[in-house]
Amino acid sequence: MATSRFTPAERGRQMASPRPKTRDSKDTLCRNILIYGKCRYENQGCAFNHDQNKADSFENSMKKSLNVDSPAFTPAQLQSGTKKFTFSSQTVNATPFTPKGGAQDGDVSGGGVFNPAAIREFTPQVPQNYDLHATGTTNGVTPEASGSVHDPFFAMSSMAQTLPAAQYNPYAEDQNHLAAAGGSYYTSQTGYTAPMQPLQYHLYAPTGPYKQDLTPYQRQPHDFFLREDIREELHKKADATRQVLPNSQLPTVSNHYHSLVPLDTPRSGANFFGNYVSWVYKATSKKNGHTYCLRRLQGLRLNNVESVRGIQSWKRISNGNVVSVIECFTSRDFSDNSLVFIHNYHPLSKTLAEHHFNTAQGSRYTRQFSVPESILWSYICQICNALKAIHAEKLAARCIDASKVILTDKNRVRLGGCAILDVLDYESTQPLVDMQQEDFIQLGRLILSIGTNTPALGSPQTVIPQSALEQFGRTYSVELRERVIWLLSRPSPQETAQKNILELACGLSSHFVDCFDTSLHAQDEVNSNLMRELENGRIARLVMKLGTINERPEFDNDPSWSENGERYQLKLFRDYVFHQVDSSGHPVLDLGHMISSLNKLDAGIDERIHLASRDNQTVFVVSYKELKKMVANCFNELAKPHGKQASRGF
Ligand SMILES: Nc1ncnc2c1ncn2[C@@H]1O[C@H](COP(=O)(O)OP(=O)(O)OP(=O)(O)O)[C@@H](O)[C@H]1O
Repeated sequence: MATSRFTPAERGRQMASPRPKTRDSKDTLCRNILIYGKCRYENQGCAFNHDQNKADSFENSMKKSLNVDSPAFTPAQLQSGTKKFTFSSQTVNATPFTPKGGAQDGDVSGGGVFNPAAIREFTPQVPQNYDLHATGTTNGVTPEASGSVHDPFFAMSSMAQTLPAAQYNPYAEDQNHLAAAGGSYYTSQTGYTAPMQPLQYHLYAPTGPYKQDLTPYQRQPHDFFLREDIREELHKKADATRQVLPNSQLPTVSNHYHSLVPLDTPRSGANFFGNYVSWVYKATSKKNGHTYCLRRLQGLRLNNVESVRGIQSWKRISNGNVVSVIECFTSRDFSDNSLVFIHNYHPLSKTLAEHHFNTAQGSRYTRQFSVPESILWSYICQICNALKAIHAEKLAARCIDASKVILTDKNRVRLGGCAILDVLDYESTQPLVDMQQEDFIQLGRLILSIGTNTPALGSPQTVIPQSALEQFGRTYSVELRERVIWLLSRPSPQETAQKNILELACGLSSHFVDCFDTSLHAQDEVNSNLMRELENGRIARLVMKLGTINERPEFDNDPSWSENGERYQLKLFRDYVFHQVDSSGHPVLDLGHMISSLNKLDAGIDERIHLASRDNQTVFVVSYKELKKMVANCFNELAKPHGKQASRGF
C-alpha cells in the first residue's frame, strides 16, 4: 500500500490541508482571481488578496523561495513585466553553450546567434566504386594503396582511417540504422540516406602463411578463428542481404515488400516463361523483416484470379533442394499489370547457366574445362531429391533449366522458379503424369548441356543430336551416359510403364551414399568452425570482464578502486597481455601471446607470471589461478549492488 511508506507523523502532515500561513495570505493573490478572474468567496471570508493592482503582491509572493506551501502555479508569461530574473554570478561566468556540430565553424558561438545555415550540411560519403563482389580487398584497393596502415592482426586503425567522417554504426538503435538496413523504404520515410559502408573483408585476417606441418601443441592465430575464405564468404552474403539502392527508380513498396534491389538484367524476347519478361529482385518484408526473392512477370494480366491458388500445394514443400515458395500476388505497383512470386532468398546465388556457361565462352582464349563427373552425379542426386518431394505432393517441377536451378553454396543446387508455370498454365489440361515425365527429360537435358558445355541443349525446342551424346560418352563414364539416355528417353505409346522418381533414386543409390558422405563432411567442418568461434566467445567475455574492471574511474565512492589491491594486479596483467614492448620500446603485437595468456587465465592454470609495474618499482609473481580468482572477485563486487541483472550474459 502506498501509505505504508510514511510514518504516522508524516501521514498526518500529508493529510492536513496545505494552507498558506496567515501572515502571508493577505499579500498573496487569490488563485481564483488568477484562474477565473474573480473569487466568489471574496466577501465570504477568503483570506487572500483580491486586488490585482496591488503592485507588490506578486513580487512578495515570488520573492519567497518556492516550497510545498507555494499557493499556486504561476505561468511564466504572467510574470513578465512584473519580475526580472537574475542569474547567479556563477551562471554569468559560465562558458556559453556551443553546439558540438557547429563548433568547428566558430561562428556559432562567436556570432551569438545560432545560424543553422552556417553549419555545413552532412554529406554521406558513399564510395563510388563500391563493389559488393570485390574479393580480398575493399573496392579492389589494397589498404596500402589507399594510404592506410595495415595493422598486423586487427586492422582497426586502418579501418578508422579509411572510413568516412560519419560512421555507420550497425548497433545504433535509431532511424539511421533502419535506413541502412531497410534501404529505400526507410529512406523515403525519414528523408535520410544512410551512408553505405563497404565491408573490410580483410579485417581480422591473420597475417602470414599458414604452416600445415605444425605439431598438435603448436598453434597459430589461424587456428583460433574462422577460416579466411569462409568468413569472407559469410560476410559477403550478409552484405548482399543488406544491400540497398537508395536512389532507385523502383517502387518503394510492392504489397508489403520494400527496399527492392534488382538481381538480374533485363532480357528482351522470349525466355523461360514464354513471352513474359521476368525480373528478379531482392526485397524485405515489412511483416517480419526477412529478405525474399521477388520475381515479377511484367505485363501479365491473369484471366482467372483462382490460378493464384495454384501455389498452395507448393507452400507445403520443404526440401533442401527446392527454393521455398512463399506467396504470389498481382501488382500494379510497377505501373503495369505484374504477377509477382515470392521465394526464399539465397544471397549471392548463381544460376547453373551463369556458373557453367560463362560469358567468355567461345572466346579463343578460354579453355573449356569439362565439369567433373562427381559434380554431375551430385546435381542428379540433389535434383532427384527435389523431384521426390515435388512428385509426392502431386506436382511437377517444370523448371529444371540451367537458368532456373540456382547454386546457393559449393555444389549445392536448388530448384528456383517453382510454382510459376503452374499459375501461368492454371487452365492447362496436360495430365500431371506427362508433366512429371517431362521433369526427367529436362533433368537429362540439363546434365547433357552442362556436360557438353552446350547451353542450347537444355532447351526443349532443341533436338538432341547423336554427336552430343557421343561427345558426352567420350568424357564421362558409361554409367553416367546410360543414366542420361534413360532420363532423355520417352516411353513409346505402347509402353505403359512410366519413369518413376523412386526408380531413379534406386538407380542412384551408390551416388547418394557419396553425396551423403560429402554432406557429413561438410557438417563436420561447420561444427569444427563453430567450435573455434565458441572458444573465441569465451575469450571475448573474459576481455569484457577485464574491461569492466581495468581503469574504472570510480566504484562505491572510491575513485582509486581500480588502482588498489587485486584490481592493481589485474591492471598489470592487462599490461602484460596487451601492452608489452620490445627492447627498443616498440609495441609487441603478438596475437598468439594474447590468446594464450587469456586462455590460461580462463583455465586458471598454476603457471606463474611476473607482473611488473610501469616504473618497475613493484613486482608481483602470481599464478593464472590466482588471477582468475581476482577477476571473479572484482567482477562479482561490481555485479553485486545491481543484482544478477548487472552481470547478465557473463
Ligand atoms: N531465390 C533466389 N535467391 C537469390 N537469388 C536468386 C534467386 N532466384 C534467382 N536468383 C538470382 O537472380 C538472378 C536472375 O535469375 P533468373 O531466374 O531471372 O535468371 P535469368 O538467367 O535472368 O533467367 P531468365 O531468362 O528467366 O530471365 C540470377 O543471378 C539468380 O542467381
